[in-house]
Amino acid sequence: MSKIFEVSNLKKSFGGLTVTDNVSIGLDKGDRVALIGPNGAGKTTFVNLVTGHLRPDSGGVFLDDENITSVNAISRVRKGLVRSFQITRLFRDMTPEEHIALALLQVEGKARYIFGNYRRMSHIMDEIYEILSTLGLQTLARIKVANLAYGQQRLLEIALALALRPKVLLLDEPAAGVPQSETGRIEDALARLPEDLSVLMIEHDMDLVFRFASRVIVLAAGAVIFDGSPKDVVNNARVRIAYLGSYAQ
Ligand SMILES: Nc1ncnc2c1ncn2[C@@H]1O[C@H](COP(=O)(O)OP(=O)(O)OP(=O)(O)O)[C@@H](O)[C@H]1O
Repeated sequence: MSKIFEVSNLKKSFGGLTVTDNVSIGLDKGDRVALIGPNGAGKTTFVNLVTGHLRPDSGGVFLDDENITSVNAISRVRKGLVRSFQITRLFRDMTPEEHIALALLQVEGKARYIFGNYRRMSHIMDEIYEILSTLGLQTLARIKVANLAYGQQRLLEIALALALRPKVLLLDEPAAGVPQSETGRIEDALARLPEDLSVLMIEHDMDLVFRFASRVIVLAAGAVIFDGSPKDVVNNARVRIAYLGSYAQ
């Protein structure tokens, strides 16, 4: 079976510095993969190449067998390659229900119905509450974002990404900045993501990585130095040297 998502021999240099060094990875439907690496390993650059915010020097990005290397960032989202939103894009005076409604209506080309009318559209209401329940936000549906805890706002970012009906979801550090007391909620929510959705998560919190991912890819100095099971990653000598340090002991 072909991969739902694949990057092949991706290369990117800034001046003389190679930041993405011949990276090839693939995801099957339903895969739960974590991308890790030390600071400066090239994770952000890799994500920008994948989302279409940066052009590679060479190599390709493929979604569901289509070569999308030259496709712009917005069209990649429409095709199903979606990155979780950033909190800075949330509207503080709007509720989670309104955020998801707006995203769903936009996907359907019906954004003009946002001003209250969407509540009469049963398929939209059903999908809003299905998505909010997945993220454990259903009881907060009508509370303004300004009154949500930080971790709840981060969950809303993921909910918004789901509203764009992704095939492949890129999660950029979903637990970053979230207090320890709230990370359990993030973990529970990630465990409830749709089974057939493929997820690539970039994350520094190794506990979350090991609980979430069935596969771990390690990037160091722009190159993939490991692609395998979480069990094997801690025993891999190159990874220990490049990244894990004391965690592996
Ligand atoms: N636009 C740019 N021009 C020049 N160098 C860049 C540019 N973007 C990134 N770099 C360099 O590329 C390297 C990788 O950066 P990148 O931000 O992709 O790493 P990262 O793994 O995301 O790091 P971190 O986890 O610290 O955010 C760094 O040395 C960085 O200074």
